[in-house]
Amino acid sequence: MGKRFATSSIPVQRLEHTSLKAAKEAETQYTTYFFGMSVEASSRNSDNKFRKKVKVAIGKSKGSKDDVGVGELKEKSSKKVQSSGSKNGDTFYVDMNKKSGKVGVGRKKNLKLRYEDKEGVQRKRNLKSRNEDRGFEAVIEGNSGRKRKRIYADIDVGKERALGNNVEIPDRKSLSKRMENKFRYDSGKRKQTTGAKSYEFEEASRKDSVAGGRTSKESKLLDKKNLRGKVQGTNEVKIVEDNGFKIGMLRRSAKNKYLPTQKLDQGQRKRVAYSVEKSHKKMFQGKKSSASDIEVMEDRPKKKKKVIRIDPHDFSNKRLDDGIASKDNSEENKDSAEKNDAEMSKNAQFRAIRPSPSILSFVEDNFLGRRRDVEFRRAGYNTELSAPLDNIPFSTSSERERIEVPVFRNKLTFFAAAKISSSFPPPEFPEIAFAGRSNVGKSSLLNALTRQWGVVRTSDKPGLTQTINFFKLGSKLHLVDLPGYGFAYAKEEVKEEWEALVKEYVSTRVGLKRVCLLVDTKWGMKPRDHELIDLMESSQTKYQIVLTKTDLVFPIDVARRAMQIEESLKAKKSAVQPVMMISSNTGAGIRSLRTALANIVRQSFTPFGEVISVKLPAGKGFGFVQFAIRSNAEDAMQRLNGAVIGKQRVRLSCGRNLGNKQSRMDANNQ
Ligand SMILES: Nc1nc2c(ncn2[C@@H]2O[C@H](COP(=O)(O)OP(=O)(O)OP(=O)(O)O)[C@@H](O)[C@H]2O)c(=O)[nH]1
Ligand SMILES: [Mg+2]
Repeated sequence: MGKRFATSSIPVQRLEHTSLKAAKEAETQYTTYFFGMSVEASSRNSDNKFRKKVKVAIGKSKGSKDDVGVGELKEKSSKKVQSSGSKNGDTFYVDMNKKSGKVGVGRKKNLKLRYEDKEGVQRKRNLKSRNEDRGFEAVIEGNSGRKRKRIYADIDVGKERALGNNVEIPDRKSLSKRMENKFRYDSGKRKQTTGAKSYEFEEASRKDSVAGGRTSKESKLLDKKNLRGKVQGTNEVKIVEDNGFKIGMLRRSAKNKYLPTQKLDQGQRKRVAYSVEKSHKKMFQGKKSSASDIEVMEDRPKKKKKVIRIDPHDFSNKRLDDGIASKDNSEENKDSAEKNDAEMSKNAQFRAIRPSPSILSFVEDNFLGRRRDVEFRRAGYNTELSAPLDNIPFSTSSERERIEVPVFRNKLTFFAAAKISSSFPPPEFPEIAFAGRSNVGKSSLLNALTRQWGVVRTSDKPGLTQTINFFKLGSKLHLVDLPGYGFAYAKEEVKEEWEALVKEYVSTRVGLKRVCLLVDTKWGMKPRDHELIDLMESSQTKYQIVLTKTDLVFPIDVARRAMQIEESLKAKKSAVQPVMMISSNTGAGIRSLRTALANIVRQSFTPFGEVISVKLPAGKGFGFVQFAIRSNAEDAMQRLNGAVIGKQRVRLSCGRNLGNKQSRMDANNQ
């Protein structure tokens, strides 16, 4: 998640500048501080007229633990920003740089503002701020004549800045956008676009901009309103940089001269006082060069209109159910779509896939696909943890006891690594191997399945796992982490060796019950995956496709990918359906995969008939196998008694479940 804080600002109080010298320079006496994600300072003249507006971003600076990015501020602002304080940085002073107009604010605890009041008395204000989950909160204390103000960062800026008369000032951003665009509008009809080569600023008296009799807030509001209404609706755009040095009048030069408007009276025109500059920096640059009051603005390149092409096949931004809803519609177009199939790009073909309802419901039930944090939270996930969560908040390795499939509760221990086939350990237990391209998430999946993070090493650098690593899952299963093939930070010949080793392993290994072939959901199957599939087909190794990193694509695309792969594997004999979908990151789908893999253990019994359940409690020397038909159980007993499963010789005896007992009792009673 990026920054959690939305921009918020509120006029808090006016403070006099610390540096008198600089204050003189800038003829500034009062500063209004706005707190929130960004800090704004609006300098006002002694007559309390709006002069200039400064915006300083305060956010989480990169790599900083603090919520208020003092480092960032220091960097951005010039030396004149004063900050001092104890080493742990609890106390920092806030000051304003007169030249850049920037405000320095530091640390999250007890921010202090130093200032002089009107009488020249040195004063301090404490600003308390703390970061909450929802955003940045600032509390201004000791505000004379005012109550404490709390600012929550997620409050809409536009609303926050509503001024008198119950009229809201438009959002700052949209306002500046409008300012940017205003040159393109002409005569309120918006027929002509700019085309103006240059703009002139004419010097004018600052007094002109004063809206007589109005409070500064009102006039500020009016200014903005005028800006919205009049600027767009008249031929003349008057730009006033009302900083006490100059007021500029913008004119269209040469051919397309703006004509003075008839609609605006003199006073109104003068009140169209706002900066054209998008960045405040530029505004101050303008101020610096105020000696030459005529400024020529550079040509602005015409912005090209963005043409949004709507792909009829693309509904990736839509919700999953939209996809289902559009199914009927899409069927009408099916024939024509099929005709165009050949011409369609791979991408379009992918987007044309209509996943089956079972896949769609699997995606929904398992919470697969990229989702908003809030959705995860509502579903009981803890999004703060990078580890798999399986719907259980705050899961840690110690919580593996909560794993619903007993076999995966066992301790995962590394016991062998092999670079050559001769060093493979003897096949004691049934083995499940994890194969796939480099960086697809094989090692991460092992951790996620067993909830034992760190047992298997993972890395974002492809090619971390370079040997076949064998892990024991208690005394039940072997989990085998294979080196990835394809792209990896390794020499070609080394990679070829790995690939040969993997191929040898999957095609010859005794006791290998299943290969989970991991495929990145985003990219799908690649030629090397097909190569391995062909090999496993020829060696009759059972394999199952597992789509990984589903958290990185839209739910609908997860479903499409699964559908695509299921279709392509229909004819394959050794492929185990269905395609599984997981995210080791969020834990989505891991539970289903555990269940699917646990079923491998029961495979020893399936030749005798339909198995309803297999229970192999961890740490106990026995388990239960429930058959659908009693004769199957008896058959299994006869034939399997004394056989070796895994490393152990099994003894089987017949048991009855409660249901059977009850029905017998009922039968006897009758
Ligand atoms: N977003 C996301 N990232 C994942 C997921 N699973 C793994 N990753 C990341 O993908 C990167 C590679 O993961 P590994 O488990 O080391 O991949 P690998 O397949 O073992 O890679 P090699 O050992 O190089 O073959 C790591 O940075 C993981 O954090 C997932 O489900 N979602
Ligand atoms: Mg690995």
